[in-house]
Amino acid sequence: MTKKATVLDQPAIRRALTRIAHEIIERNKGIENCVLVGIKTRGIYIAKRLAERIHDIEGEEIPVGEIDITLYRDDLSKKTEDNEPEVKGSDLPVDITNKKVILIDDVLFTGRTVRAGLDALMDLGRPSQIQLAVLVDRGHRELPIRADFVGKNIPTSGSEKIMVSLSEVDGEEQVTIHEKE
Ligand SMILES: O=P(O)(O)OC[C@H]1O[C@H](OP(=O)(O)OP(=O)(O)O)[C@H](O)[C@@H]1O
Ligand SMILES: O=c1cc[nH]c(=O)[nH]1
Repeated sequence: MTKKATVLDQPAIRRALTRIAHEIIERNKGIENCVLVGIKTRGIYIAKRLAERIHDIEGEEIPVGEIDITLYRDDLSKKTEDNEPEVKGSDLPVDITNKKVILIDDVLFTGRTVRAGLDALMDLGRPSQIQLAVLVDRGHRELPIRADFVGKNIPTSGSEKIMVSLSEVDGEEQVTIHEKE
């Protein structure tokens, strides 16, 4: 995998997440009845950061949960019905029934991970609403799914890959675009 460019650096990621935190508060007229749910590794850390920002802005705690979705497919160019993303587990701090759930992931690509996340949330309760926040939307949707809050839209070709590095997981902070080989 050859690195082509850095599309977000540490200050840009910080600003994007601060903006999304403000947008979540504005859209929901505060954070009453809102719950953040991060998807597996990096979505969880983004959700935690957003909760911190929201606390700084509103002075109130917002519950943060997580769901773990595994992509069985190991080759994004060879997707079949048999290797759809599957939910491995979840850890939600509150009952999401009648709550506004903001689902959070690092990258939105085909939309299949989010679809699995929506299924998981529906199995766990009956949210009054589900919204979606992503750090990067790289296009190429295969399902009618769109994000309500986007850090940055990065148009990509099918042969490229977006890699999100966060300090909590990767020891560095950047979003890079790579050419798959
Ligand atoms: O819209 P989709 O086509 O479902 O792609 C988006 C998903 O792909 C990435 O996960 P990845 O499979 O790279 O796993 P990782 O984040 O754990 O590395 C990313 O974190 C999203 O969850
Ligand atoms: O480019 C991509 C596609 C899916 N998931 C990622 O993290 N990057």
